[in-house]
This record gives sequence, C-alpha cells and structure tokens, in this order.
Amino acid sequence: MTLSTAMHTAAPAGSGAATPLDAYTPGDFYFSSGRRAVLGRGGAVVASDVPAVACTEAVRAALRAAPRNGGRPARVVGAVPFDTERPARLMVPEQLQVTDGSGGDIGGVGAGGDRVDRGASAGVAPASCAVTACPSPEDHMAAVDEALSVMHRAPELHKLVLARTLHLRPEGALEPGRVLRVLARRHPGAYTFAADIPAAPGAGPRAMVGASPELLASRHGDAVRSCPLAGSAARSDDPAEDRRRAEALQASAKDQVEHAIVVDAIAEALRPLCGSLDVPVRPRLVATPTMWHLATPIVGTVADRAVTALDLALALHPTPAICGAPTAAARAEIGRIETFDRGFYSGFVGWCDADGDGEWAISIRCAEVDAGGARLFAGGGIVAGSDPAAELAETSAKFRTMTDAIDEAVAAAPVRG
Ligand SMILES: C=C(O[C@@H]1C=C(C(=O)O)C=C[C@H]1O)C(=O)O
Repeated sequence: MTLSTAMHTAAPAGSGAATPLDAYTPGDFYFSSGRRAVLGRGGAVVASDVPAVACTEAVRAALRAAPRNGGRPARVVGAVPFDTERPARLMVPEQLQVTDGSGGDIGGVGAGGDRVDRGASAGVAPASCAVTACPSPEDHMAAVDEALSVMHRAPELHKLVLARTLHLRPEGALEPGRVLRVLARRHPGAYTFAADIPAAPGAGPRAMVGASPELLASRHGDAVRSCPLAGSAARSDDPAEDRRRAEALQASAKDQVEHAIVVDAIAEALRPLCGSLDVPVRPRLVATPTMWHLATPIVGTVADRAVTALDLALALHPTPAICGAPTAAARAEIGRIETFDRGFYSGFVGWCDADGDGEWAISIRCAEVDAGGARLFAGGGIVAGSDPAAELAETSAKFRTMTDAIDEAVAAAPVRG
C-alpha cells in the first residue's frame, strides 16, 4: 500500500514523520475511514452560537475564508450532537495532516468482519475500572417495556431507539490517545475517531472517542453514499455458533422490519437531493469484531454539487437507526424515557471540505473520555416484538467495543511512581 501523505500546511508540532494516529494528542481531532485518516489541530470553533441544524452557512463562510491546504480545499472537522438544536463542535484546523490511501469508503460493509480480535475481556466492564450503569440494567429493561407499551398504544410509532450509559473510572489516569490507538488496531474496518468536545471549566480536554461501523453520509465528487445498519446480534467465539447467529439475524422478520424502516427513511431523504439513487432491496450481513448487523449500502449521485457532505448528513440525521420513526414522535419519547443526556452520542462525526466532499459517521460504539474516566453509550432499536432482556444483552454486547479497548488501554498504561 502506498500512502501519499499530504501535509496541508505545517505538520502538527512534534509529529515528525508520524502518522495522524501517532500524532494524536488530546484536544486534536482524528478520523479515519479505511486508509484515509485526518488529524486536525488548533483553529477556531465554527458556528458555536447557532443550532447545528442551521450551521451550514457559517461553515461555508469559514471554509471560504480559510486558506487552501497545500493546494487542497480547506476542511472543517468535528462532531455534531444528537440534538441538532444545540451547537455543533466544528473546527477549521490550523494544522491538518491527511493520509489519503486508495481504499475509498468502507461504508460499514465488510467492516473488519474477518479480523475477529476479541481481546482479553469477555465481560461487560474492564476489571480494572469502577463501573456505574445509568440507567441500571433493570431500569433499561423497564424503559424497553415502556417503549413497547407506547408503541402498542400509538402504533403509528414504528420504532424507538433507547440507549444506556456506563461510567468507567480506572484507578489511574485514562489517556484518550491510548484508547484511540487500541480501537484503531482492533477495528481496522471501522470509522475510528476522537473529537474534542466541551469539557467542564478548568478540567482537561474531553473527547468523544469511538469506532463506528456506520456511515451516515459521504460525498466524493458526485458520488453519494450512506450505509445504514439496523438489526444486530452479538458475535460468538465459537465459529459454528457465530454463523448460526448471523443466519438467525438474516432470517429474523423483526430485524428485517427494523432495518427496512431505516432504509426507507434514508432513501426518502436522499431522493430529492440525488440525480440517481441505488437502494438494494435486501440488506446484507456485516460483522464488526463484536457484532453482526444488517446493512444496506446505498449509492447515488448528487443532483447539485452545491449540496455538501455536511448538508447530506444534516438532511439524514437523526435516522431511525439511532432515533426511531416517525422522527419527531420518537425523539419526544427518547426525551421522556431516557434518563441521561446523549450529548454527542448518536450524533455524527467527520469532515467536509470547501468543495463539498466529506465523510460523516454516526457517533456510536463510543464514549466521552477524559483523564478521569469514560462515559460509554450503547442503544438499540425497539419495535413490536422486541424483548427487554434481549435488548439489554444487545447493549451489553455493543459496549464491548469500548470496554475491551479501555481494558487494554488501562492494562498497557505505564506505572507512574
Ligand atoms: C444505537 C446503536 O446502534 C444502532 C442500532 C442498531 C440496532 O438497533 O440494531 C444497529 C446499529 C446502529 O445503527 C449503538 O450502537 O449505540
């Protein structure tokens, strides 16, 4: 593989010949998709005083005003929260390092499925951390029951995505960069990211760190892509059982319905923006090291080049994969039933350049990480026929992306005397 490394302006201080992943330090932005990786450092936060849903004009203006980077268009990088009435955390970095392989989008498909690396811990939480679940497992099951009752009373609500959190506090300091590098190694097919997010006054930097298998939207030239995931099963260490679970997922009528709701919503949102759009009729199976998912790779061509990757992401968000359907009713129920603030979880993270090209992944399989610990998030779609215990188990399995990585990062931390 030949990597052409474009140092857009100066390389980040002290990075030498380091890759973007090596160069990452807390406060930076990092995003990789297959062989493409972006590291951003410094620069003003853009559109911090407007709701994220209305940020595109300010972003366009900031990109127009920014110098080109080593002959390439300027880029905005960062994260958008679940609630787009709140501001995004987007930057036009002062220093940008990009490695541009020939890999193209990974689009969630084949997301590292053959490279199963289950790591050391099979449990939900690293042994080396104090753990608090919010809500408790019992309360999450009660919330799923409540969602099922709501959908029974109001059948026009087809799907509701409910999440829960785990707070991990290791004995020593947690290093976001270490967690990021473990994730990148364990999940080579994922969208791996670390995005700076607001921290408490006086506290050190805080980052949203994760390895998402899900592409919300990308645009490269005319080519538009989205790869929604919905319908999940935990992987098994036993190959025969692993295959059985994958086949059961593909054969599950409930999961096919749950998946189709997402694909229909995305196709409907993309159609007015696209000249052509190809939506496969049946989903395929994709694997991460911890989960099987149903996935539908949607491809199209943008009708008007003025529509940027950020415009596409904002037009699609929140998809029923992380919110529900219909959107407004599902969002209202999430606000009523969930007992915590999603913040940047289930928003999106990535980059967009001044030509409108860009990539945005859904911020899942992730955690808010600072030196004191991590707040992990995992959710799942509830439809008629969902089972509270199975939904709880699904979120436990989804947590493993981050618990396994934090476990390894903490175990590998040097002892400080
Ligand atoms: C909400 C999450 O995942 C989403 C929900 C899925 C499901 O319900 O099957 C599958 C993939 C994601 O779209 C999460 O990982 O936290």
